[in-house]
Amino acid sequence: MTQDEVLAEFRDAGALLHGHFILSSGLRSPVFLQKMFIFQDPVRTERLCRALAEKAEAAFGKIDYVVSPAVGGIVPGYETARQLGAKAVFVEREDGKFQLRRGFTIPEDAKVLMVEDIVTTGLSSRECLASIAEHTKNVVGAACLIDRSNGKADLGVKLVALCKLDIPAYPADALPPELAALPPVKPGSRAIQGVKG
Ligand SMILES: O=P(O)(O)OC[C@H]1O[C@H](OP(=O)(O)OP(=O)(O)O)[C@H](O)[C@@H]1O
Ligand SMILES: O=C(O)c1cc(=O)[nH]c(=O)[nH]1
Ligand SMILES: [Mg+2]
Repeated sequence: MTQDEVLAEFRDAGALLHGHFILSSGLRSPVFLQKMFIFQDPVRTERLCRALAEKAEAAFGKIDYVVSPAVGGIVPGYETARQLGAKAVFVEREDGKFQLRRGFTIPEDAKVLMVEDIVTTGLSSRECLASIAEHTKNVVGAACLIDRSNGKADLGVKLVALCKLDIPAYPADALPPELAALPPVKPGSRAIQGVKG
């Protein structure tokens, strides 16, 4: 799948939004990829995750377990795992920290891939990887549908992205005037101090 084909899936799903968005990292951006508009369509999700699974397997070899950060990572983690013939588990926040809950375990000898939906600063991915590291050292790498940092985010492991984009993101006190003129909205689930979600 080419970068243009991936972007066309987001465009066709109405998932490529323009406005003033408060991102999970607290940064502000004029563009937001509403991945849930992708994930509400199982056929579209399957197409994207099949391509991601192929790319991840080519980079990392056989994968036994996929671990994803809730909420956004759950659906692509599951579908990518299905394509890989792997198991899918997820970490979710408890007191703000990602934890493996619900009795999920990761076998010691399992080769683990971390699957994220979107990478912006890599913060959620790094937090997810830190949580996985409490259970296993056997992480082969990471994969995501879209890397908005265009390869700049450092996860500490190799990241395979189905599509790399260079989308601007600004600190709240350094907004360009056209962005500052729009009312900000915060679509994600991470709690940000001083911001109503
Ligand atoms: O690379 P980062 O700067 O961490 O940004 C990307 C993260 O932001 C979104 O999650 P969010 O915390 O908004 O919650 P969600 O998964 O529930 O949508 C997205 O799902 C990634 O996990
Ligand atoms: O950085 C984020 O929070 C983020 C960006 C984006 O485009 N989509 C998303 O779901 N989260
Ligand atoms: Mg997320």
